[in-house]
Formats: sequence, C-alpha cells, structure tokens
Amino acid sequence: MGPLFVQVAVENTVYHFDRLFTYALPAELEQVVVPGMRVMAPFGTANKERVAMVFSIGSTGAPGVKPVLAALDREAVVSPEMLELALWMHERYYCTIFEAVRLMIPAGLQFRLKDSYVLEAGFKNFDRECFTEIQWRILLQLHTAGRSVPFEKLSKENGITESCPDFAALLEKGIVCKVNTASGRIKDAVSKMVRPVSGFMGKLTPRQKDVYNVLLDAGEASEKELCYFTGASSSVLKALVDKGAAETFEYEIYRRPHIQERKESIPEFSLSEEQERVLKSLIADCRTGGCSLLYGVTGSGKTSVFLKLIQFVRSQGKAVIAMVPEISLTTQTIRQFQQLFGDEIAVFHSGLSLGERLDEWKRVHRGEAQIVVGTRSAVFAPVQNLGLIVIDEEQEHTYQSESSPRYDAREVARYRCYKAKALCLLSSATPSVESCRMAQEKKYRFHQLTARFGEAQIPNVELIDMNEETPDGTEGGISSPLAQALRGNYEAGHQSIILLNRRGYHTFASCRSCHEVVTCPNCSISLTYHSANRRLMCHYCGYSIPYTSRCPSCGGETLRFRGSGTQQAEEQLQEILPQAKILRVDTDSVSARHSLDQKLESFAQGEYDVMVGTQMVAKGLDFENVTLVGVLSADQALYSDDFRSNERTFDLLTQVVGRAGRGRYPGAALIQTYAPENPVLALAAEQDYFSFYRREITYRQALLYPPFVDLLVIGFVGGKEGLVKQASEQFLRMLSELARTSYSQLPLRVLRPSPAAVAKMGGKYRYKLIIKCRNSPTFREMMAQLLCSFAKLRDFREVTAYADSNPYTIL
Ligand SMILES: Nc1ncnc2c1ncn2[C@@H]1O[C@H](COP(=O)(O)OP(=O)(O)OP(=O)(O)O)[C@@H](O)[C@H]1O
Ligand SMILES: [Zn+2]
Repeated sequence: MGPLFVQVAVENTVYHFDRLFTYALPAELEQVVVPGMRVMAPFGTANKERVAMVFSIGSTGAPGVKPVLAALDREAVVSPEMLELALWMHERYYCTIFEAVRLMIPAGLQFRLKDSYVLEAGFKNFDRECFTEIQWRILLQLHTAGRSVPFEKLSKENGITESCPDFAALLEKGIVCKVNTASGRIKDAVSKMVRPVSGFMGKLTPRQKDVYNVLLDAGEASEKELCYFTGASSSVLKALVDKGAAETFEYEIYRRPHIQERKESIPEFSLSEEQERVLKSLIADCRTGGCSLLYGVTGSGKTSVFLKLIQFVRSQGKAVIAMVPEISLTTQTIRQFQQLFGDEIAVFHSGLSLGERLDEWKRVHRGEAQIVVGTRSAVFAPVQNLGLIVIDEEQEHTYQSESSPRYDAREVARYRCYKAKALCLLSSATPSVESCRMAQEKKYRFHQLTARFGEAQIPNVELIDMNEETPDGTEGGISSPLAQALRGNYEAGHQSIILLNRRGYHTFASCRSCHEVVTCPNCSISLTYHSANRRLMCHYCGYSIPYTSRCPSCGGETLRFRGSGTQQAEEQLQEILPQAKILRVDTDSVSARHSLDQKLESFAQGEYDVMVGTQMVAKGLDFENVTLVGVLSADQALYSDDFRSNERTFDLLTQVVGRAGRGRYPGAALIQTYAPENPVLALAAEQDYFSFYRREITYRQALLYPPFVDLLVIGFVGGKEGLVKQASEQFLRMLSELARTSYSQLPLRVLRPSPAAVAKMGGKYRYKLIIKCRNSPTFREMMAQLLCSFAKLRDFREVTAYADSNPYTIL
C-alpha cells in the first residue's frame, strides 16, 4: 500500500484562506488516526503547530507535503455526518471549517497549544562551570521535571523571556528543545474565582484598594461578579493578583446539571381528542421525514403532544433533540422531560458549567442519553440515529447566532433531519411568517391545535387607550383600569404578570439643564442605571461609572434618571398593592441562572402575587394561578424601523396574553397603548394569528422582504469611521462589478451602505450593506469570492467584513 494522506480543517485560519488542507500521514499514525479525530499539524510558512480536524484519509496527495505531527484524540470526537455538516456550514454561513467544527465539540474538550520545553534526551554534561546561574536553574528544573515544562512556568520561575540570551543559547546549542503540548481547555472565565490574601500589607492604588475591600467582605467571588459589583476591569483584578493581594482559583465541577428531583409517580396523561388527532398525523410524518409545522393557540398543549411524539420516536429506538429558545425556559421543560424520560435525557445549554457540559456531551456521544434538551447549541448534539428534532417557539430570534458562525439552528436542524430522514418539527402559537409561508406552499406539513386544553379559554383582552388616561400617569405608568384589575385579582388570591415592553427598557440618566443623556464613550448607547451596584453601565461593552447627580457633560448637579425601567414599575406596583409580594424578573435581577429558576419556582409555589419584567416573563411560562396579564406599553417595538417590528409585537403580545387563564380559572389581559387603532394590537388581542399573517405577508410582498427575498447583510467593523465607510463603498463597487461581469443572471438588489443602528460599539465603528437576493449556491459562490478578494485588499486591512445571512434584525 502506498503512502496515506489526510484532509484536515485547521484551527485559526482566516476565512479567505480556508479550505481542507492535505498532509501526509506518517506510518506510525496510520493505525491510529480516523476521520473525526484531531491531530497536530504544522501550518503556514513558519510551520507553527495548529490543532486540525481530520475529515478524510486517502491515497491522494502530492509527495513531499508536510506530515501530521501527532494525534490529539484517542477516538473520533465528531461523526462523519457532523463533518459533512461542518462543510455545509462553511459554504452556507461564510465561516471557516474549523469554526463550524468547534461548535460540535464541548468547550471542555478544546485544546490549546502551549509551547513547552524539554531537556535534550542525550544531555549528560551537568557541569556547573559551563552555564550561567539562570541556565543552571533551568537545566535543573527540566531535569527534575523529567518531562516537558510549559514556557509560562519556566518564565515565571526564572524570570526569563524566550529571546533572552541565556535561554536562547540553550536552545541554540540544542540542550533544551521546544515541544508542543496540547492541553485540554477545561478552564473558563465563568468558573474563575478570586479570593483575598488576608493580611496583605503592600501598597494599592485607590481603585485596587476599593476592590480589595469588597473582596475582604465577600470572602470569595467569581471574577465576573466582582467586576460587576465594583465596576473594576479585569486588569484591576490582575494587578491585585500580581501584587499578591488576591489569588485566583477555579471551581472544578464535574457533575450532572441540577435537575429537580423526580416526582414520586410519573404523571400519566392522556391526550384530548384534538391532540390525539395531531399526534397521529405527526407519527405519520415521522415515517416520511421532512419538516412539519405545529401551530397551536397558547395553552393548547403543544408540549404534551410532542412529549407523546418523543415517546413514540424512542419506542422506535431513535434519538431526539428538543430545543427551547431560552435558558430561562429550560428548567420547566427539563422537569417535564425528566419526569417522563429520567436519565435518558441530557441537557445542553450555556448555563451549565464546562464540566457539566462535557459530561452531558459524553453521555450523548456514547449513546447513553438519547434525548437532548437544550437551547440553540443543542442542534449540534452528537446523537446517532436521529429520529426527531423539535423546535419549540420556532419564531424566536435566539435560534440564530449573532457571532461567527452566524448560523440559524432551524436551518441546521432541517439539514440534519434531511440527512437522517428524520422529522423536523417546528412548534409555535405565533409561527414566523417565513415558516407559515412554507406551510402554505406545502413545503412543510401543517397541523393545528385550535383550542386550549380542557376547560381553559383564551383570555379576554382589553386595550386601554393611554391618551385618555390622566396626564399625570407618566409614560409607562400604570393606568387606573389596570390598577383596579390588579387589586381585584390580588384580593381574589390570584397571581398577575406585568410585562414592560421596551426594547431599551433600561433606565438612563439625563441632565435637566443641558438635556444630555449620559452615553458610553465607546458605544453610541446610553448607559443604564443598575441599582445593585449604583453604577451607570453600558450593556454592550461593560463600561461603567458610579452614579452621581453630577452631569458629565455640563458639570451641573442636575443629573436625573429617566425612562421607565422594571425597577420603577416594581415600585409603582408596590404603591398600588402595598401588601403584595412582587417579583421582578429582568437581566439585572437574575444574573445568576439558578436564582431565576428559584424565583420562578417560588412564583409557582404562590410565594409571590405579581411578577413584573421584560420579554423574559412573556413566553412559555405555565402557571395555573395566573389570571391577569398587564402590558405597560405595547407600542415600543411597533414603531422601530425594522421590517420585523410588527411580527415581533404581535408575537410578544400574543404570547404574554397567553400566560393568563391556562388552568382552572378564566384569565384576562389589559394592554396599555398610545395607538389603540393599530391593527396589529387588535389582532394580538384576539389572538388571531391567521389574519395577522395575511396582513403581514401582503406587506412583505409589496416591499420585497423575506420570505419573498433572502437578505444578506454585510457588516463592516473598524476603528476609523472614515475607513469603515470607504470599505463599505469599495465593497459595493466590487460587488456591482462582479455581478455585472460574471453573475449577470443573479437576481440582486443592493441597498446603499449605511451606518449600523448602533453605529459605534466597543470603540469600533460599524457600517452595513444590505443585499436582497436569492440565497442560491451560485449567489453564495459569488459572495464568498467577494469576501475573499475584499479581505486581501491592503488598504482595508483594518476593517473586518462579515456576512450575515437572513439575520433576525437588519438594524
Ligand atoms: N393532555 C393533557 N393532559 C393534561 N394536561 C394537559 C394536557 N395538554 C395540556 N395540558 C396542560 O395545559 C397547559 C398548557 O399546555 P402547554 O404548556 O403544553 O401548552 P402550549 O401549547 O405549549 O402553550 P404555549 O404556546 O402557551 O406555551 C399545561 O398546564 C399542560 O399541563
Ligand atoms: Zn460601551
């Protein structure tokens, strides 16, 4: 047999230079390496060692190509089907192949290559006279270690750099040699903890002193929390550690994710007639595969139906992936799954510790768990023999990734199901316009649940015209009808949910005399007041300053809060219901995941009377005792300039209204608005999805928006505004040229480049270019070619361009 070669994807390549690379497979690795395994490969002109994923092994390859250096895994960590998926993503989402592969491997299994050094094997000449003091110490250290020592360690203990003469001489003489070791990347910032070194007497700057004192009080804290509460940057923490005032350590947690105890008996439930009928047709769908859309009004028991469907699929010996849009919903879902399926389930989401993620991944990889429940990333779960993927609340934007690879989990799910001849089931009370259209065109099968389960009825909804309310009711305040309803509901012993529908729901600070709003110097975004640490913070980059009444702009003592945040809403509610217990749910109050779980659990137990919050309270929650829903300001999202704003508003209102009256008691909802005549509100009030859809689809067609076209947004990011703008214009010129000369048959409409909605973020300027197109292979080929030629332009080296395919928002 002749020599073997491997095709690999290499880590950290740039997009415009990425493809599968061929390496020779040394004889000693022939029996070891299989596709799906990672190897170490020399890369580039400097032959720097990189991690690479083996895609295939074969006898084609030019003689003289570089050989692979070592195998990093003992077995394949990615299956052949998933490797194929990675190539598909590379073509579809303009990412490097390895970026796609990385999504399939849990963080705890990622490697980091470290430079290490060993003593040359034959070295015997331990003659103290021949070496300098430092060289001698290094030799002894390496000798004692008996194996390679990471450079970091050598450097720290001997105070050397890689280029210092003492060390360089050792390398040159071949006494010390460089090796590369791959170390598992189990560590992560999230689990990084800091504790004070007590009795520290050294000198600290005032800023460091501040943080040190907080740390003394706290005992220990995660780095993240500490930065949050003190407003310190990580460099301040680093300085503390360097000075010996604090030390870092890590929690090594290897355990199953916390899942509520299994109840004594597994609750057997039987389906209603309508549910049963839908289940039957879904079972039939499973036999053919493809995509099905399950539309069901809120509270109709979509969950019950797909739980039964999963039971069926499992009885056929096939595996299942069930996705929910947000971590906050997983607990409830997981509990239901846990009750029915016990240890057969594995949980995938970013709220888990790295150890937990690794463990859950292994259980699926080994086939011990065959039902995966999780958020977006669960779509990459390494299940074998896939039978079904369920995507609950399929319209949610969280299924799309906002950073590279900018993939859409729904598309990935469809692809996996198509390849595995499995069923992809989309489920929602407010399907995305795109999915509903697919169903209309018979590309998806369509099923519906028209009634709530049991006796439950769709709640009664009333729109409250805020223009008629007393003018002293401040914007976002609580109208008297809503206040009255709240009191009534409280007295009846029922619970209420209040939604504050603001995109920028935060509390900003503005000056009464100069009217300036305090904004982040790095991002064109107003700072948000956080009561927990009394600081104004930027939600984009984390910049923060302590809150005082002094205006940074004019210097007057006239700074005040504005806007109506959840905190104010909470206070107003407390005034209306002095006795009631109020639970506030927003990203500020629930930064720790378990605290949200606990809060929702106590709410379910009836320990609170009212829950107030942002989008987080609107969706998926199922509490029998909630009979009143109030929406403080329905209009916020309606008038933004995004083409999806109607859909978003309809979806949010329908969902939140749907939280009321899901059990034994009838529910009601009150929606406050300054635009009561807006038809979208009326349709949401009636939970009339199909009328909404018909209205919306006409508008999309008239203005040429998805699903009638695909959108590709090219983003440009860079430190100099002028250059970023020029880059976007240059890109447009190149696009026009290429389209005219080589792709004249492609239907295209390109909008002029413009600054992004948040034009500056983290100190970088952002421009965007919107292309209306048909997302065909030929179109993608053209765009890939353009992105590559653009990346090679020397004039725009400081500008990054990326492509986002059908993003949720084009702002
Ligand atoms: N067959 C059934 N037997 C017993 N209870 C059921 C059944 N179907 C639904 N329910 C109950 O009805 C309520 C609503 O069901 P579920 O949460 O599945 O609705 P949904 O369609 O997912 O709603 P939403 O879209 O609003 O989240 C739940 O409390 C659920 O336990
Ligand atoms: Zn900022």
